[in-house]
Amino acid sequence: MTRLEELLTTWLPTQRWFAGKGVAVDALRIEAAHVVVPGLPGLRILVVAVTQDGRTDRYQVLLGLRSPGAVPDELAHAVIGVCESPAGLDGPSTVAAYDAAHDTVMTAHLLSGIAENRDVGAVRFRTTPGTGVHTGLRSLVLTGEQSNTTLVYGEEYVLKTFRRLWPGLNPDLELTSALAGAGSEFVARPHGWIEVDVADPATGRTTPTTLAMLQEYLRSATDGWVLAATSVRDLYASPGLPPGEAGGDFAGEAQRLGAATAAVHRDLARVLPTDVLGSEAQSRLADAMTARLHTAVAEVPELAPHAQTLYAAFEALRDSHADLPVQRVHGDYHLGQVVRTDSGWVLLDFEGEPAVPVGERQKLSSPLRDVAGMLRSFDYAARYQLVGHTDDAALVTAARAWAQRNREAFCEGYASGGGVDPEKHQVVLRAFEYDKAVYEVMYEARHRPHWISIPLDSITALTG
Ligand SMILES: Nc1ncnc2c1ncn2[C@@H]1O[C@H](COP(=O)(O)OP(=O)(O)O)[C@@H](O)[C@H]1O
Ligand SMILES: O=P(O)(O)O[C@H]1O[C@H](CO)[C@@H](O[C@H]2O[C@H](CO)[C@@H](O)[C@H](O)[C@H]2O)[C@H](O)[C@H]1O
Repeated sequence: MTRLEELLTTWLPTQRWFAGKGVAVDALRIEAAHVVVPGLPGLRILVVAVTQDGRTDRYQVLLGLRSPGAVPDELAHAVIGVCESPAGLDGPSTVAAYDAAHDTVMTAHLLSGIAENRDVGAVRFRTTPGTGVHTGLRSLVLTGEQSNTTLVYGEEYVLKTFRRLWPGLNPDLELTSALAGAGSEFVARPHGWIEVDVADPATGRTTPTTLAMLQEYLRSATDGWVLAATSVRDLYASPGLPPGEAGGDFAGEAQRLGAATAAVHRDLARVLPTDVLGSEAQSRLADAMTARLHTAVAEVPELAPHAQTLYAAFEALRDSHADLPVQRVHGDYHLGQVVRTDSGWVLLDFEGEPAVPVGERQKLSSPLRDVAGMLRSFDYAARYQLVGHTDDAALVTAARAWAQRNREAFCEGYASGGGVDPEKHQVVLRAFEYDKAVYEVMYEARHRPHWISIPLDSITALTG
């Protein structure tokens, strides 16, 4: 009879949020199966350890269990398979296992657990102090290019369930709570979280680990990426016009986004630790960028012709002795992480790079790293509609002009909003932009190979 582990070995690599795509799964172990709803239909929160190519990553699976033949049609698409019943379950010898994120009956328990500050076995559901949580709302899974899985409850809350688990407090919860506590108008209010203790292989200790975060749902939100892409499309449809004169100019929004980013950085620096990077620490930063480039060149040989210029930019950072002010930052900043609401820009997803251990992501960094991330995103927005049309000189010129105009507007907004003037820190900014582009090359190679030309073409343009 099929075991659940076998089903998961086939199913996990097909999920958008699975980080180890394209690499064979050597072993899969269910480290913990927390019973949230006993019986059938039932809900387990699984912590699954997946070993690939010598390294082990952990994932969260919200596992629904129903009697085979009792799976409603609307859940058919979420079925993982039929397997032997897990230990401790009274009833049939086999069960249908499915992704419970899609089961509104099961997800209702997650919301009510948070509202009632419940402890269910080892799983702790918590309401953010000072807020209340309404229950009885139906959830819907957001579809999109996500690293995690987000549920929207009614029009009130989003519950972000973290898929790749790293032991520790998730920076998304940590920073969003800190900013909300500081009175920032640029984040969605946190309402609660779910956590469980997970053993940390690095320290041998168990650590409270965030499984999910509940936040205010921003009804009027439009994704920054969608807005920017619409502006680019308008420009492409207006041959010969400069971006400022084509309909849908984005520069005003880019300027306001720069100002919002500076305000968030200011608040983070006010309520969380800050420091200044001395030359040794700066040298380690350059080492880390160089090491990442090394890995990327081995994985994507098309990077090799540009490697010398990229290495030189990281060396320039090492030699700059800039006494870099550092603080907590967003860490994976791009247009898909910001939404425009009717009252202005709101920043989301302070998780940092999901593939990096939490301890690393909590390290202080230069706010210019976020600035570089957003500048790279303007470049992406300008280029992605060119994929397959890079021989159209007029479109390529328009793309460049759009990215340049919005880059300048964002930097101007950032500086006038109280941040440093990014244009006055070229060496540092360039190193961060190159480092992000290198990261993107690896990200696209692993997740969206049809888009790898976007960061590769930018690197070609940036390095001349
Ligand atoms: N509080 C919110 N209100 C409205 N939409 C949201 C909210 N949080 C997230 N979203 C939507 O969900 C998308 C993915 O959320 P995000 O936190 O970036 O997840 P991931 O880490 O998986 O990328 C966002 O781009 C946004 O469109
Ligand atoms: O939002 P996530 O935390 O999942 O971030 C990851 O995925 C992003 C893509 O969805 C990726 O961003 C890259 O593509 C964006 C367009 O889709 C572009 O705006 C960004 O500039 C580019 O980096 C991000 O790097 C990755 O960590």
